[in-house]
Amino acid sequence: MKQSLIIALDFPNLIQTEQFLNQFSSEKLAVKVGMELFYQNGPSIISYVKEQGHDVFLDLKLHDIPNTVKKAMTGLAALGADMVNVHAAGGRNMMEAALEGLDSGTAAGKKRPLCIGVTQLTSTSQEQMNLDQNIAGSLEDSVLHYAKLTQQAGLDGVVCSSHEVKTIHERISPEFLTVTPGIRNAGGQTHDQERIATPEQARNFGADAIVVGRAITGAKDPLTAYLDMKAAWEGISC
Ligand SMILES: O=c1ccn([C@@H]2O[C@H](COP(=O)(O)O)[C@@H](O)[C@H]2O)c(=O)[nH]1
Repeated sequence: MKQSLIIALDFPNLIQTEQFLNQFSSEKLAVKVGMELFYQNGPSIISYVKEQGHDVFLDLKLHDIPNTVKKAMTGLAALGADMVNVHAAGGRNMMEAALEGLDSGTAAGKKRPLCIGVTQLTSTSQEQMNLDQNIAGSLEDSVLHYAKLTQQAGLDGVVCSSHEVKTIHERISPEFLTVTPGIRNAGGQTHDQERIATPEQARNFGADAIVVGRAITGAKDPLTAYLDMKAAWEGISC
């Protein structure tokens, strides 16, 4: 899923998902299925999206005791998603267990899904982290801490905001995947996001993939919104 613009399919059901995807005709997409769609539709949404030829990031952000996460990942591995994730705050043992679960659930001869750790949600501000989570220090330090923990556990990368990408690539590895939500067009509505960036900024910071939801799904013309954002992300001037 490197260099992808991943569309967040934040819809309540299959009908709305189909209506949305039908507008993209033969375009091969990278999409994200999150809690809203997965919990209301069930696991069959993953095979549906894969049958349409799209790459899928299953964004369920697992966070539980290691044994529970391991068993859950064994089940998720069988669904055929290309990438899954956990909260890095669950700790190193939990993340190692996630990988064990994925390995045991991946069918022989198939590649295990990429597994990445959520550092600090892009909806979290410096102040919220200090007060609500009672974590002192800078948000960037916390993101870097979680990114290092994620790498030590053997995961493939992290979810972070575009603003932390450069530090993560410099301090951990340029190969360590950085997947960045919180993407908005310049002057676009921020909604509940705190650490936002435009697709151009994300590219300049070196993000490996961007996740875009409402700026595309809520647009009057989602296909045009997608193509414009993709061109900006890829550095193509229209
Ligand atoms: O830190 C995170 C982790 C995940 N997300 C998810 O990405 C999309 C963003 O949607 P927008 O409409 O573009 O804000 C959404 O599905 C989140 O669950 C995130 O935003 N931040």
